[in-house]
Amino acid sequence: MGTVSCRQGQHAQVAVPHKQGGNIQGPWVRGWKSLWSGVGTTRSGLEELWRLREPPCLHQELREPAALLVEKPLSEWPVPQFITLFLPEFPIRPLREHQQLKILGLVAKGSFGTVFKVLDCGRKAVFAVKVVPKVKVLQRDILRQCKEEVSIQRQINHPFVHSLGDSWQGKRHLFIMCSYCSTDLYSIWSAVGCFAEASVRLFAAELVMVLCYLHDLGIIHRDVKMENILLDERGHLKLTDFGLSRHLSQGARAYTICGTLQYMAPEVLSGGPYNHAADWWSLGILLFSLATGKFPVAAERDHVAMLASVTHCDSEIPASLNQGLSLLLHEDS
Ligand SMILES: Nc1ncnc2c1ncn2[C@@H]1O[C@H](COP(=O)(O)OP(=O)(O)OP(=O)(O)O)[C@@H](O)[C@H]1O
Repeated sequence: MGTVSCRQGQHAQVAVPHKQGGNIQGPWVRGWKSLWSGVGTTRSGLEELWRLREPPCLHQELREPAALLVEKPLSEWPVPQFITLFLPEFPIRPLREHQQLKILGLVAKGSFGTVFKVLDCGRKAVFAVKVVPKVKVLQRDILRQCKEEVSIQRQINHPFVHSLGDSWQGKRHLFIMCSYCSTDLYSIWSAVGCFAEASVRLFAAELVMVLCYLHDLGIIHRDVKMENILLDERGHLKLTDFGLSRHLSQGARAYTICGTLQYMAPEVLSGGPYNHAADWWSLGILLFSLATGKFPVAAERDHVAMLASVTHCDSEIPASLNQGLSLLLHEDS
């Protein structure tokens, strides 16, 4: 059996103020402060910036002055191992003035990194940057996974996949930059309860296309869930977070138990062997939840299996999803 690298379902992680407003306290704040002490902002300055006594909501804009997302330049030679380990996926990028990134707010704290909304002052455009402490990567033995995340995202070019903008390393952190999306499927689902059938069909069609595309490239995502599906300004889906993804060639099997518990296929939970079909199971869970407003209980697993098999039909878009597709094409024309 492979190693256990399992992410808890975020719905159960009430201690992490993931996408909710409210108090930012306790261990989360300590983590947040230590991250910032590493990126060159003093704790007291940060406390002042964020007014921790009146905690801000997530996705909330920072009040002026905005902090800069910069680390000390890396100029040593020979290059220490703490840097070479992360090459070439995370190059050393001296930040020129026009490239400076201003932090506009905190988006979310994931299990590996903290995501910030930033303004690229040079390009005058807003992006999301995931900041991952190098020490955490090494302590948790996820170096290979981190590099794979970036190389997979660099390889992908699909309208419904969140592609990589840039990646680089500072002295103590790795940075992964993407375009910024203001909301994700989980936030909307939490607010509306469940979606109308036509919307579920449309979302299903978009996700089927994405999974077929990834699987044709030999990539298994392994963490398909609402939190990892962002929405662009036109309401189209963008699959993100390739942190658990890996290349799996035709006929190969994986054994690592990983993903998010509620979405894990039975064969993943039991330690494998499993293949790309595990992503279809997660999609089945996701569609069930979007349509019903709740996660399936054990007795409803047949429905999930049915949804998974309807969506999974050898890279062809199932007829039942055609309505969603035509809606999509009509909207785009
Ligand atoms: N480009 C973006 N725009 C807006 N929000 C984003 C963006 N990228 C990530 N997020 C938000 O940040 C959250 C955490 O990001 P991500 O999943 O990449 O981090 P992680 O450390 O791998 O966490 P997780 O525990 O969710 O797997 C996402 O669930 C999403 O809500």
